[in-house]
Amino acid sequence: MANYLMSNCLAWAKLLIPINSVVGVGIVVIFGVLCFSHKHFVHRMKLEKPPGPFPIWPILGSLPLLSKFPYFSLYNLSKKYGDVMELKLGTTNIVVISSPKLAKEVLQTHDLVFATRSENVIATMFSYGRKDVAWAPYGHDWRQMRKLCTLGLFTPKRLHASKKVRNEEISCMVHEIFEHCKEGKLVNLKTMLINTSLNMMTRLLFNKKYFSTKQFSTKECEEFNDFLTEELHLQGLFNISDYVSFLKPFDLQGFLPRGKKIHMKMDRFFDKILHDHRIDQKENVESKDFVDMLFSSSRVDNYNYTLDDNTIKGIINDMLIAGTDTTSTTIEWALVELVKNPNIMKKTQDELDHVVGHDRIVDEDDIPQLKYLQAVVKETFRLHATIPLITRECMTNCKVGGYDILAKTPIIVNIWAIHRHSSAYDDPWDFNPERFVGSGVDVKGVDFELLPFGSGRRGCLGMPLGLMQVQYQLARLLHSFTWKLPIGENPQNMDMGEVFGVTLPKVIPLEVIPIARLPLHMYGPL
Ligand code: HEM
Repeated sequence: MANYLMSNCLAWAKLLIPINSVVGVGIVVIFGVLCFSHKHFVHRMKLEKPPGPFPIWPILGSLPLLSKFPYFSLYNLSKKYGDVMELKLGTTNIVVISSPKLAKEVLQTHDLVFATRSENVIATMFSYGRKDVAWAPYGHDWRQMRKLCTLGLFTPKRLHASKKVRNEEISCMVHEIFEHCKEGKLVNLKTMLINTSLNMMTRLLFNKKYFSTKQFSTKECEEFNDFLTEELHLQGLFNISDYVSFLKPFDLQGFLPRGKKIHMKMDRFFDKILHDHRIDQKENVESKDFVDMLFSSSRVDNYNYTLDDNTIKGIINDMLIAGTDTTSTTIEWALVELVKNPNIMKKTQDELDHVVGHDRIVDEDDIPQLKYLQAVVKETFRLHATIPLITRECMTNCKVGGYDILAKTPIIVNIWAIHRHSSAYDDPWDFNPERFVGSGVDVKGVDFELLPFGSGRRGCLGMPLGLMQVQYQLARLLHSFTWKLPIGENPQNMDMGEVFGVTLPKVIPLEVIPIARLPLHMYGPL
């Protein structure tokens, strides 16, 4: 039909051009557009699109169906429409995946097709126009950056070299907690865990420590903490401009001025780090930090790819954002569950006592023997998915679950829903580490019922470090202390509310009383 119309169109053009070329060309263009739209319409009609709610609201589509906990709203919608569904959010059609089987199709079978991410106004600003790793479009530059980051931070050799830093920072935290413990004081674990993660990362990235576990040591630290917190908050907010494209220039929620203010501060902070590294170029390879390594790569052009300052700043920002809140949030949730389930805490500590004993502190090399601790960490990742929604974009037309997904469609893999899917878990709302004891299911992206780090070529870049940090910090905290709520507080009544952002932290930070378990000389000071 479309071909027939097109040939007619050409015939008409031949007739019209001699009469009046301007009018003729106009008619041909209109006819051409009609033919194209017709062809496009017929093509779309033939497609088998995933089911989903009818978008009843003008402009907003199905946006009003999402609550302030979008992972939960999408989970409920998937019960009605299925494990692959399409929603019109604003003017954008998005596809949502909610089962292990379909996650495997997207992240493994079609790994390459879904290896890019959609643009997002705030992330684009903080990533210097998607010049970083996490938001870069799939392609050569993104591959080179991933390679550089892996070589600089995450190879087994690099991880081994940075073990001392992790050890020192955790020992500082344990010592600080012990000070509270001697006075019988409550500990706000969230602040301590975040500051410990930040110190570890800043030492690895640019060899500088900013925080004590108690307070900010300088005005610079305070500012650093403020802009990181605000960036995390802004990146997690729901921005209507990302879904209704024609509203973008109006920035209805006023996020842009807020973002710009923070981004300027952050940029000044990063400029200073780059400046300090430029004037202090280290000769000795051993003493080089990650920023030194990025500088060397920017000069040598080792990878047929050159790094400019904005790319280096974007990468540092990624590592700070992706590598700190993720680990501290997960450890906090693990402790919340263990305080609620003292028998599970005791079983984890019994294993630690058996493998490590009380005459030495835990070492990272002990982790492979601590099978029950690993099960506790897996169950925490399952029930409290650190990043509940993974966002990608389809690069070419493809089929998922038998349905057609068009190129450029944003896709959300609802990890939170997958971790509760009936095909994989009985009693999914219970915290039960036993389900992973001897199960062989791992978090590394090959078992699609447990995907805390995502999967495939776009999966979490920092997984080796993130996983080690969560397991090791938890092991140290449980080996060193037993954790209890203040007298009179019932663990079963603990508030379990979450805040949706980039990660899913507890609304009310955990405050607990530590009780020492080891001989006193094992608590430092360093
Ligand atoms: C508990 C710890 C962590 C969790 C649960 C976590 C989880 C995730 C998830 C779910 C993704 C998206 C994956 C996908 O699209 O399939 C991701 C991406 C990423 N993560 Fe992590 N992460 C953690 C720690 C870290 C650490 C320590 C770093 C670095 C220091 C890091 C750096 C990144 C980066 C750079 C990306 C983007 C990768 C890309 O787009 O190519 N993460 N992470």
